[in-house]
Amino acid sequence: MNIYFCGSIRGGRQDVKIYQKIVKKLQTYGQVLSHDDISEKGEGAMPGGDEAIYDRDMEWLVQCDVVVAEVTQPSFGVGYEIGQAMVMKKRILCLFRPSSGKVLSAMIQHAEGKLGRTLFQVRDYEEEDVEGILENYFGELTKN
Ligand SMILES: O=c1[nH]c(=O)n([C@H]2C[C@H](O)[C@@H](COP(=O)(O)O)O2)cc1CO
Repeated sequence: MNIYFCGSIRGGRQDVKIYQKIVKKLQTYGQVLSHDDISEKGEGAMPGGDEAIYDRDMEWLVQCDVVVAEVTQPSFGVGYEIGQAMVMKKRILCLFRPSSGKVLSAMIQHAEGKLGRTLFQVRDYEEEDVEGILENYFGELTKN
């Protein structure tokens, strides 16, 4: 299974430790298509710059079976990737931490009701529960 992971980069890297925890767990379910651990500026040193990043990520989205997005820290890039993945009819799991004090965008929160839970789910979580949430999600997925 190919899993595309989305997490904020230029939107702010304060949750990077949680992203690493999620990616580590996702690697037990398949190949995780994601950028390497990078700074808030993004992959500045990547040959081809931002265009190459865009092309690679869109290709990874096409190739993936599931998209997992950590959406607590708002990010234009993550929102864009989720929108593109919706158009591609990918299965999408969004993970949000209410304890951050943030309020999730209505455009993400309510996509579930529009697309149905098979294709789109938003799960509220606390950091210590994230592995269990992924176990449930991928357990259900492999049953279908
Ligand atoms: O350097 C990068 N590499 C990269 O893969 N991305 C993609 C993957 C992330 O899920 C998303 C983050 O977007 P943003 O940088 O707007 O927070 O965009 C984004 C950047 C920088 O915008």
